Amino acid sequence: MADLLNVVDLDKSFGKQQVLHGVSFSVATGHIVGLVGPNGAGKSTIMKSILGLIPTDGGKITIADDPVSITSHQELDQVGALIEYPGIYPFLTGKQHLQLFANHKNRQANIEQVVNALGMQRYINQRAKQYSLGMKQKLGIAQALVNHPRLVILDEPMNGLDPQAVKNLRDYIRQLADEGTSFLISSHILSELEKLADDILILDHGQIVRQSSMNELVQSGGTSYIIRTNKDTQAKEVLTNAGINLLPNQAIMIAQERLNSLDEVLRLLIAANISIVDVNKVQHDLEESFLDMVNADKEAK
Ligand SMILES: Nc1ncnc2c1ncn2[C@@H]1O[C@H](COP(=O)(O)OP(=O)(O)OP(=O)(O)O)[C@@H](O)[C@H]1O
Repeated sequence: MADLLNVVDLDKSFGKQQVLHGVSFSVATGHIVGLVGPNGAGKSTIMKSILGLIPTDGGKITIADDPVSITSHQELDQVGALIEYPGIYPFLTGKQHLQLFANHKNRQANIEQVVNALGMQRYINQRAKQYSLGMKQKLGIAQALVNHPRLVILDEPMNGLDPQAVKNLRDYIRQLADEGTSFLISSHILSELEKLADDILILDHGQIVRQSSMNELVQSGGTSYIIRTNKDTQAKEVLTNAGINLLPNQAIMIAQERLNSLDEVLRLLIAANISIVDVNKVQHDLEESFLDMVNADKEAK
């Protein structure tokens, strides 16, 4: 499928602090891409760069093959976005906000559709000053979606939403993606995007540390082996020298995806005169896998 958004070698510094280091990825038409990383990893900075809100130091961003930057943003009329906090006018109703944002074409129908999809009917005619945090968040998301843009960029959209609202939003995003809309959605919680994203980008310290399909991540990243021996330090050395990648852990820990066969590992240890005391297969949940990847990246620095 053709890529709608392309980001190539994006660099960005704030003063002396470099926060993005050669970030490259793409978002295919009709795909939902999750951008996940701990606080301060650079998620919002990537999104603001794509939206031409901040100048970048290097790299190239294109939407539908046309370049986007702080001085060139023609393509952005095909983009809907919610970055950080929604801009809300307290004395306008939710509906008046959407009327301000909605294009004239299919205006009423589009407003009605997004209000129903996000379950906002009950309070859409109330002034926004009476809205709770979650209600304001939903209004911000509705503003980003109301014109059915080709690309939607949402920064931590689930923040403050109750479980029903999260489900409504997930279902609606999936429906729009099936109709051809592309999404880039950030979160600092990987499992929040598990049921939603087709592809996942894991960002740490301004670098993409993993890029894969969600299915691949769920299937592969989740299983590892922990091996205990009578000489763990020596065993780690033997395995590392043989090119086997160990996960950062006091014990000897190997991700299943990085392993051709467990036999090979055990043979290497026995050949080095090391006794194997125990082998344990561990199923991590997605959040643990995410923390492993982020911690591995930290150790490598
Ligand atoms: N306007 C700015 N001036 C200086 N530093 C900034 C600015 N905006 C962001 N930063 C720094 O850039 C880094 C990345 O910030 P960013 O907001 O992109 O992270 P994030 O991944 O979105 O984090 P969070 O999950 O907390 O929202 C942080 O170290 C932050 O302090």
